[in-house]
Amino acid sequence: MNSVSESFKNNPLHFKHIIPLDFNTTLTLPDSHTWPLSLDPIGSLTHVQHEALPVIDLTNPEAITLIRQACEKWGAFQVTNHDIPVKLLNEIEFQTKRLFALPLNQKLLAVRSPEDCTGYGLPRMSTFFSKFIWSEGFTVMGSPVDHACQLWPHDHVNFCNVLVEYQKELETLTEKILGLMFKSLGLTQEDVKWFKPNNGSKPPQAVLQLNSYPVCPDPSRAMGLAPHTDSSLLTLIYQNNTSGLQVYRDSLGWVPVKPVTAAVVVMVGDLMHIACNGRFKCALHRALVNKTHIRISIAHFYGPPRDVEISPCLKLVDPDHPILYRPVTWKEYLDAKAIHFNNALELIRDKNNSGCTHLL
Ligand SMILES: C=C1C[C@]23C[C@H]1CC[C@H]2[C@@]12CCC[C@@](C)(C(=O)O1)[C@H]2[C@@H]3C(=O)O
Ligand SMILES: O=C(O)CCC(=O)C(=O)O
Ligand SMILES: [Fe+2]
Repeated sequence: MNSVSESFKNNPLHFKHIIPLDFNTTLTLPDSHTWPLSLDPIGSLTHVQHEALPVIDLTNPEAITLIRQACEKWGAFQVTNHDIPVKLLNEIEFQTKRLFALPLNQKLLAVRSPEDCTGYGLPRMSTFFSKFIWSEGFTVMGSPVDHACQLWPHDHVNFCNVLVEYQKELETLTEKILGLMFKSLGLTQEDVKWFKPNNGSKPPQAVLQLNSYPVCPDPSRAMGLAPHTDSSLLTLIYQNNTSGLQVYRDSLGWVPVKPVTAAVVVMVGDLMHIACNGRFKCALHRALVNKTHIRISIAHFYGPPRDVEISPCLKLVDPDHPILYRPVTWKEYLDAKAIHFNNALELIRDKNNSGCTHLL
């Protein structure tokens, strides 16, 4: 069993946090889905923003430097010229829309079971909030074929082929970008021995999450996906041409991630933040919804192989940068996230460096 399945098995969810509302027949925002505005003001600064998430052309000779700057400042960026065929991006968008356009009772044929991580349902974070989010998801690990057969007993082949091809391409792109990130910090293969693209005996673990944000009768009081960081090393997101994704910056507030045709959004995950001893931020992000357009996104979460401990790279530890985190496996981290959600990272803090050493 891999780390993600094992963690989900140990932390089962209640059905009410798995089965979404029938969005198609809900014409007014129910109280159960109404978020208090005062708790979470919607991007009050967004109209005066002068800074946007960097868009980096991977063929630019300066790409490595730009990636480092983006990771230090934002913990996220967009990439273009990434070599994923545009045809494949269009196909995955088409298949995602096709899936979520099915009637709810048909989507429920592939519903996630409480201890399982794959299939149809609400994102896992739903359990942490008293209000429900306005989105639905379909999670895939390894082969999509079992759940696809439940949805389309006689017509699942195209869906599966597109997803499998997408998983393969995204894994390659993630490894390329991770390689550039390590290089940008002056790290060699020797410094990050656990990261062995292609020739590793233990395979990396990846999860594909198709997200749909249906049109919403009252978008200013609904939440598509609540603020969170991802537990992965790196997440790559492809979004359709509909805004909604936002990244948080301390000095700026919520900054929209403008859809750029055929670009892929890169989010530094918690494990990468740990591996580089905090040099790269892990981006806090959320998704909002709108009244007129369905928004879809496809998120590819890439994590280390099973049982591999991620710890801050010693080359990035010095008197000015004391060690911030203790070693952790993806399984351990997902377990912590399943219980403590956005506080999980704080729990991995190295106890000898609680930030109070100057008082001792
Ligand atoms: C590999 C992953 C990453 C998961 C758990 C598991 C499968 C689904 C992912 C998400 C997707 C939606 C946001 C998030 C916060 C959630 O609730 O479910 C993610 C979570 C994480 O990054 O922790
Ligand atoms: O919909 C999006 O753009 C964001 C998706 C996301 O953050 C996630 O699935 O973790
Ligand atoms: Fe995310």
